[in-house]
Amino acid sequence: MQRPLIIALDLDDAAKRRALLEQFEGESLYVKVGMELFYREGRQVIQELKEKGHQIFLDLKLHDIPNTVQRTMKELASLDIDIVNVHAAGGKKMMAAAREGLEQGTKAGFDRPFLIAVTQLTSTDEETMRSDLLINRPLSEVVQSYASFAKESGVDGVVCSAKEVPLIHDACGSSFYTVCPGIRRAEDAVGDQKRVVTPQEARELGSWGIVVGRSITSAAEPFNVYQAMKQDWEGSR
Ligand SMILES: O=c1ccn([C@@H]2O[C@H](COP(=O)(O)O)[C@@H](O)[C@H]2O)c(=O)[nH]1
Repeated sequence: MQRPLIIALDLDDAAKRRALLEQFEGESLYVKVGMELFYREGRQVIQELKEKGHQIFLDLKLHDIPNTVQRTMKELASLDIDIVNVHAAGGKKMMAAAREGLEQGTKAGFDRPFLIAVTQLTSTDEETMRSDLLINRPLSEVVQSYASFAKESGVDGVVCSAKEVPLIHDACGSSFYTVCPGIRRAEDAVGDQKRVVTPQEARELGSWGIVVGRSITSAAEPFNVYQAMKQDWEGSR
């Protein structure tokens, strides 16, 4: 599969979401359904997006006791989604339970959605780790260790900053998926993101996929920005 540029559909309402996607008519996209969209529009939005031919990363970042995560993943597996995720901070038993739930819920003859784990949010930096999370280890070391724990637990890949992809490949191998938000062009506002790179840097660092929200969704001409970022992301490969 072509390494995807995944558009985060973080928009205020269904009308704005549909208006944005109309500008991409005829394009088969990879889209991210995050908490705000799923909690507002529910399971129907998955069906609507699939009928338009889009692939879906359902970004609900589950983090709960293993039993609850297993049962929830079993439910989510009945949706027609391609990627789903948990927080690695939930621990190895929770991640293994997520995988088990997905396997239990995937119908015979269908592909199990990929399971990925968030290492450290891209809005986190070393200072936040120390002061808010009370983690006194280098961020890159924590991300690399969480990626190893995810792999040991049967998870297919991680959400991380592209900055950490080489370290993750060292620990987990280059076929372990790395899905990277925190993507900006040089001219874009960074906002709440802390570990940020351009699409070209993400490619050069070896990311499997990138997630782009506001740079596209808040642009005056979203389709043009998407095309430009996709070109930087794909380069000449
Ligand atoms: O570590 C993480 C995990 C998830 N996200 C999500 O990606 C998008 C990024 O949006 P931008 O507007 O491009 O900043 C957003 O939906 C986040 O929930 C992340 O940013 N970092």
